[in-house]
Amino acid sequence: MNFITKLNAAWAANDSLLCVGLDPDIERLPVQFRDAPDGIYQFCKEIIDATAGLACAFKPQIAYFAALAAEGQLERICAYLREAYPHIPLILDSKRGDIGATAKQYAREAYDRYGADAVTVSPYMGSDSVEPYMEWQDRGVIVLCRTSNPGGSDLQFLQVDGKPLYQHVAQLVADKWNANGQCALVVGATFPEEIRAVRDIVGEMPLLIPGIGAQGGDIEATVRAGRTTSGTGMMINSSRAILYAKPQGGEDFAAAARRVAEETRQAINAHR
Ligand SMILES: O=c1ccn([C@@H]2O[C@H](COP(=O)(O)O)[C@@H](O)[C@H]2O)c(=O)[nH]1
Repeated sequence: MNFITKLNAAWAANDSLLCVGLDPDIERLPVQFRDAPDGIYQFCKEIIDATAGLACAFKPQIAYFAALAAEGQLERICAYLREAYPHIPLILDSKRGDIGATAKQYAREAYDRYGADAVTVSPYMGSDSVEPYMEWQDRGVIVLCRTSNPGGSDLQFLQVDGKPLYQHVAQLVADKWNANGQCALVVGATFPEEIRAVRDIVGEMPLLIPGIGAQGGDIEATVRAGRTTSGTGMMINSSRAILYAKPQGGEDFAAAARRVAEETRQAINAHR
């Protein structure tokens, strides 16, 4: 099953547009995981098990693993996701971008080493830097377009031929790079007007939308701007707000994560 088909099935199966981000910051993990040799794996596994029924995708961010030389634990997490929850897309967030020969190695890393269904890539180096990913025709290529951070405006808002650069990226992906129907775009929930502009350019193409939760993006405005005619079209990511949810009453960290994931899924669904 290719990435887009799998995503469509996951949206329907879990009635969810919520992507659960796996950003395990060692300093914020519950104390029992911090010194354990496979503590990152164990923490993520508990989060995955607690939220799998509520998610349309999981998105590990590679930096949290690479910084601690914990790629082996990321491999185990990806293997666990593929085995236990094969119907939920696995998105590797690595935002790579390089010349074609090197990009091919990054594609192998994402798709072969980690077995990801999709990977985030930077468009900055142009077509030949993205083409190697397309060789894996059943996998997704998620291109940075209008990122959620304030500094994204430095370049993405530059006016080029009368429109902002991020709109050129959206147009290029829709018109050329998506020939095989395997592309998606990253657009931040912190910029709903730009989500709407991108949606108008790309039709039904899926959008990966980080920026709700810890970054404060408005869920209602995001969903209204980004939904497709079928009320889907989005993977709305939340990482820290779920991973480090404050337990209430007798809850443990995983129950708290599940509660916040469920609240977030419901808040999204209220506006589809
Ligand atoms: O524009 C972008 C692109 C990627 N991200 C990534 O998404 C998550 C957001 O985490 P939160 O804790 O929910 O803020 C993180 O992995 C980022 O690297 C993004 O935030 N914005």
